[in-house]
Amino acid sequence: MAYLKASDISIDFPLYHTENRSLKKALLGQVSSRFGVDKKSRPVVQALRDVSFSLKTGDRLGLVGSNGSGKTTLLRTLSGIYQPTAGTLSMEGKLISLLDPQQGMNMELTGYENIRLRSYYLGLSKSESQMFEEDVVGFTELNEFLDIPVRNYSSGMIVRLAFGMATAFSPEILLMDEWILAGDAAFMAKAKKRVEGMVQHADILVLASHSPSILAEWTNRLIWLDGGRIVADGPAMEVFESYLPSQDFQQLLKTRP
Ligand SMILES: Nc1ncnc2c1ncn2[C@@H]1O[C@H](COP(=O)(O)OP(=O)(O)OP(=O)(O)O)[C@@H](O)[C@H]1O
Repeated sequence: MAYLKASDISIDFPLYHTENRSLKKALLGQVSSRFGVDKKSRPVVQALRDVSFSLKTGDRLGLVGSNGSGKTTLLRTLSGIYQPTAGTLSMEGKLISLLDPQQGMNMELTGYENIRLRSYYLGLSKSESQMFEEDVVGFTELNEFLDIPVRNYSSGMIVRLAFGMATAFSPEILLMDEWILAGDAAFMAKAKKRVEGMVQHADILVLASHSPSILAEWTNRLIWLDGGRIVADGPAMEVFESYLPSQDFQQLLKTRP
């Protein structure tokens, strides 16, 4: 059974080049400032503050909030890229993160070479590698483009390949940032089917996005972040009702499948 538990997570980013006393004073003197100081009195941005939640098998969590509210920082913390400044994170289950389309991809190699390289890193047997390649090739529909270096791909084509490789094996915990939305409509329909397949296998999804319609479709729970803190956590439509301007919420209700 997969689970993920964040307890009072805080993340501070050190601010370099703020030795200038008046700048430091200006940053720290603002009301409701995100700026603070660490234990050694060095200026920091307080990217996340006391974030706590737990997820269990079947939970599809969306992260909403304005620019700079902490969504990407939270995803990166859950994926292990950032170490919390305070608090603890515990989880059980194989985790895959789709946070950066070029993550783990060699831009100088062709699509096929990248697929084979990934098989190698995953430690797959010969028959598993073959199945992996067939699955990714079929999913991406990149056809002859798989024979040319990835640096010649469009951003949507890179998304197809990255998403195809990362989701060929069902992870138990899947973390996604909204770059996945760079795909075209036909790709989105396929990607959604693939994610739904994974979630149906009782996995955990965490998705950060600015798109209410995508979140309403893909998630069943929302966390609303503001200034690095959780301001609401609950069923997706309930949180949307408080988060969205009422006109946008009414529109979302109308367009829901
Ligand atoms: N590497 C970093 N160094 C310093 N500060 C950072 C770093 N990454 C993020 N921050 C700060 O942390 C805060 C949260 O940023 P984050 O990127 O997590 O927000 P977000 O909700 O994903 O925003 P957006 O919707 O614009 O993508 C911001 O104030 C940002 O300036």
